[in-house]
Amino acid sequence: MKFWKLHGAGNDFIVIDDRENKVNDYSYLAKKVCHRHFGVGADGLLIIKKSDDYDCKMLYYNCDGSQAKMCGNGIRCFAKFAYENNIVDKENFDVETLAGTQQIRLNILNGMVDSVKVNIGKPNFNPKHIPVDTNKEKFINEDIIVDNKKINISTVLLGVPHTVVFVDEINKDQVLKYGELIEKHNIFPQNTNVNFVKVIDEENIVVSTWERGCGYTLACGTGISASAFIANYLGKTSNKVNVVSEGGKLFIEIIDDIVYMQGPAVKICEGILEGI
Ligand SMILES: N[C@@H](CCC[C@H](N)C(=O)O)C(=O)O
Repeated sequence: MKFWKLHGAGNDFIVIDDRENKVNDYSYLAKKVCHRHFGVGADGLLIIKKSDDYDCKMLYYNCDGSQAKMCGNGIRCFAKFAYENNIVDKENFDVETLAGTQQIRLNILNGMVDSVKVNIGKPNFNPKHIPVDTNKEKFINEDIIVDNKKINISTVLLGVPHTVVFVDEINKDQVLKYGELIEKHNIFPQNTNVNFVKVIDEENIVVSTWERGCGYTLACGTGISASAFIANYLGKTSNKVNVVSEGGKLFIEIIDDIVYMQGPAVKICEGILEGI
């Protein structure tokens, strides 16, 4: 089976076209091909499927084999693969995901997809939907205890669950240690992605993410979007924010509570997966 490997701000993916339903276990395939030593190596696997109602459908699996409903950096790479392989022939199209329909707008340069803008919808504050185990109506600006330390967090659902921790400085050791502890804290029955956010000024933030299902990644698209949304919601930033992560930059705009994410999609290589 043919594959492409791409990255979006350093968050890397294997993309396959399985509209003919040839693969029967995507979880197994994700673990196998995403392995950094025994596979191609990636943070996740993206699969193109046929959609009854939209231009195409995206499925996503983390490198540990768990399925997630949405992937922000992934959908930009997915859109580049779909357009450059003539699976869709439009510059604006709709992708069905398990988190709802995502509207894609491609920026084309010399016939190739250079960057992609995605309407990833409105963040959902409802703890039952995120889910967060609490009686509160929202879980914003709340203290939790992690390893005997009080940590202030805010959590929303933006396709997948995202928790934001504002910090004075980004410290990778802290992201690795507290990221995993917060991810698996018992108030999160389905775990959470964890974003450590430094606000530089009204229009610039830095985000470092610990991801559910893959650990530390160089960037997380839905995480960066949720971070920009919460920073704006709490009055720390404006509705247009440049976001820097270790692997690259994204631009986030919030209009009427809808989050628009814009960023790169870069092809690394292509090849054939044997024995699939
Ligand atoms: N890297 C992604 C998010 C992927 C899903 C996440 N790890 C989860 O399991 O919730 C992004 O760019 O949004």
